[in-house]
Amino acid sequence: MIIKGEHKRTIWVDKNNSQLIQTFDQRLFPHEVKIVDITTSAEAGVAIKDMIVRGAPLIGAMAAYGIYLAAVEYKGDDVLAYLNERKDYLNETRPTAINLAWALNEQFKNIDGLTDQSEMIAALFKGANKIVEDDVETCRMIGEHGLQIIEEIAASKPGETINILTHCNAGWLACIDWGTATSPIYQAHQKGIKVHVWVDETRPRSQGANLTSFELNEQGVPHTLITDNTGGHLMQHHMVDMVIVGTDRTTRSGDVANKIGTYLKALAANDNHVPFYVALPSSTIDWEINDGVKEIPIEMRSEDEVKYVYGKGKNGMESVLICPKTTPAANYGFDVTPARLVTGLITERGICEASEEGLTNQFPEQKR
Ligand SMILES: CSC[C@@H](O)[C@@H](O)C(=O)COP(=O)(O)O
Repeated sequence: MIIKGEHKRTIWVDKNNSQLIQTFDQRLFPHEVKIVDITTSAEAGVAIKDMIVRGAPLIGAMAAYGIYLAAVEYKGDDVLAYLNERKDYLNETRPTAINLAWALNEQFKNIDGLTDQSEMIAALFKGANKIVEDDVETCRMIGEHGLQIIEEIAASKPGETINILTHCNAGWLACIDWGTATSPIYQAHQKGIKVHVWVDETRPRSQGANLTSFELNEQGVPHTLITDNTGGHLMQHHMVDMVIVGTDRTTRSGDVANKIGTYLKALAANDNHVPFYVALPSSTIDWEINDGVKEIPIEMRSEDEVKYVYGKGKNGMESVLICPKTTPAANYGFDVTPARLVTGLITERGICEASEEGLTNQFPEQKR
């Protein structure tokens, strides 16, 4: 996708140094485009934990490079023990997005049976690059399938603009390129279909305001930023044709964990008969669990993210306190939308019902 006229991805290997991984500091968008160097597994972990990178697929890619860098940095004689320790460390950086554990497991499959450290390094490097390349193609395919839904809506109201609401950032900044929820939107826009996006600001970290608005702006897609509580009102007034969001973990039964506030959007969509779609790569499906509300771990983050608003002031990036300093705050990072509220799941293989039957028909290799 585009930043300042140039095609970019969110993570890449330096052309002259295969041990230098680079990414953007997403905490600074849209005010500053700053590149961050990642050269150790610890730096990869900090990048995920501190949300320099965020979004389920990108977190997975960073973890994949993190375990590769762990193999590079190790100087002792039990590299596998060290990799297992770094795997646990990386796995604990953020609990909800399953792509993190998925990417690390993929990487361990790549070194299965290897004992030589240099062979492991080569296999992990290749494996991380593959995760990145596959994600680009997966997101492109999600866009192709999701485009059909937008085209159907466009056919039902010829010449009119299609209004799409999204929550958080499930755009290319959350992935490697294209995004999940935004990929159908970008493909529709490129095809000349008139789309307009309602962008939920997404308190407390403002991923909608900071990142989705930034992306759509760079891409030239018409959009309007709204507060998180506006969606229900817009839906009641027929100002939303569809909702598309991403997900951090989707259960075998089709329950969907996504950024806090997604569930309320799904309830409002259901009440107003607005289709509610979730776009995801298959790496986001947790085939081991069924009941999302009971079984998906929900990240709790710092109270300060709720109590302070972070943005660009006269003196650069600053935080402003918006409540009494002693007021306690609770900061749940994600919520779970039950499958019954999801109109359909858009994956790289097509559109399916949010149910075990729907998912296992699309991914027959996962049938029990
Ligand atoms: C394609 S990304 C899907 C999700 O990761 C996205 O919607 C989201 O909730 C991101 O949360 P974040 O806390 O910014 O990592």
